[in-house]
Amino acid sequence: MIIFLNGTSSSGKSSIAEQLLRVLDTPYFHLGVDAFGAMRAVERTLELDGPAQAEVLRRTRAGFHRAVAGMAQAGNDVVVDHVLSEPWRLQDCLEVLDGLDVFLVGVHCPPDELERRERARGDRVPGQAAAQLHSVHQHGLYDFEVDTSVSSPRECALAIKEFLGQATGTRAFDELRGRARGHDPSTG
Ligand SMILES: Nc1ncnc2c1ncn2[C@@H]1O[C@H](COP(=O)(O)OP(=O)(O)OP(=O)(O)O)[C@@H](O)[C@H]1O
Repeated sequence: MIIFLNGTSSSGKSSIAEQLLRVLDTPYFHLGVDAFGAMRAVERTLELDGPAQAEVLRRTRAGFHRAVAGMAQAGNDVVVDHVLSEPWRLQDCLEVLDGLDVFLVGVHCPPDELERRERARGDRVPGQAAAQLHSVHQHGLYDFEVDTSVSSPRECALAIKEFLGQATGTRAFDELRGRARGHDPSTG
């Protein structure tokens, strides 16, 4: 099982992932895109010119998607924490995670609260998260959605757990993959 949290920076994905690992009944792993970026050599990356840096970042994300697939294919349950801010990231996940059970969760937070959190964190540029809102949720389809401006991370985690236990039918990932390939998955 892959519980895939998608939301802007500061929307509350990591906080929910942390709570999910506490409330879920089996030992899930939390794999976050930020943690993968943090594994890279910072100084060697900064020495590169713009296009070379962009390529390193793209490869980091592509590698992250394949690491998630590898963990799940080995039988591990995973909570993914990602920012689908470019169309290729979702398309790549749809391909790489084909055959795996993905439960896609939209993590929402309104712009004013995002900006308040960015100011409180101090290491973010205020307004950057809100600027991602459109692109991150552009595909417009989820298995479940939470609003972190009205629910605590624990409440969101408990709601996800409850809905996951009841969810049946076609997953958003299968529907989105079908759309990308130009056919309806419910008709095979
Ligand atoms: N449900 C919530 N209610 C209030 N504050 C929250 C909530 N969830 C997270 N926060 C606060 O918002 C900030 C960002 O949270 P978190 O690191 O979980 O977000 P994120 O989406 O993983 O961010 P990033 O992608 O930038 O790492 C933290 O200061 C956290 O305490």
